[in-house]
Amino acid sequence: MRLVADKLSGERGGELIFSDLDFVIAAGAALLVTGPNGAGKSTLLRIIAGLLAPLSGNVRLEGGDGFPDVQSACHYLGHTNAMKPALSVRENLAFWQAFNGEARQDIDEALETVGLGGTDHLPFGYLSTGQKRRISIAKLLVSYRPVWLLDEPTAGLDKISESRFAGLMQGHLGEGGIIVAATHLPLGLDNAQELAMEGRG
Ligand SMILES: Nc1ncnc2c1ncn2[C@@H]1O[C@H](COP(=O)(O)OP(=O)(O)OP(=O)(O)O)[C@@H](O)[C@H]1O
Repeated sequence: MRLVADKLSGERGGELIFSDLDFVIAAGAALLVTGPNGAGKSTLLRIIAGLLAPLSGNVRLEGGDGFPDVQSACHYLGHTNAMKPALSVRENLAFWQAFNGEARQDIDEALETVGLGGTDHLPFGYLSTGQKRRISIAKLLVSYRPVWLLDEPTAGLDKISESRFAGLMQGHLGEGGIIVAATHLPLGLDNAQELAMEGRG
């Protein structure tokens, strides 16, 4: 399996944000997307996820057996957590597990993995910023998807959670998964490639 971008260009509001990006990410590899605010890191992730159309070029998954396209193969962890604040942690994760399919860890196991066992009954909106992020990380664990698209995944995480998440990412790569992460912070991934987006100054 590999994720391939060919001459990918992106725009927002009619303005060109980046052009002619090429990359190839092999199974088991990570690409760190870096660059200043507004450089287009989130825009790139949203295009890969199929949430925005590219202006030109394309991104495709080759050899993603069982996953016909990038969109169905990826977990997208955006800036916002995509959880309903009034629903419990369990209800939110159950929704995402049913929506994404390919059930993997059960909800209690995923909560233990992110160090939040026993919070399942709490409304998501009661949790702290870092706890909310950790529940969103649990979403990556309750369904299997080979490509993880992560937008500032460690924002708000404490040190222990940061290194626990680094371990989860290494585990995903070790199983042949792919990670594309937009980040201003080191993520603790060895041997990640970097795509430095320049921005417009
Ligand atoms: N919906 C939109 N309409 C118009 N312009 C937008 C829209 N969303 C983002 N932009 C612009 O697109 C550019 C790229 O934004 P993007 O969020 O991709 O940057 P980023 O590299 O992720 O930044 P940050 O490091 O601040 O998260 C910015 O100039 C932003 O103002």
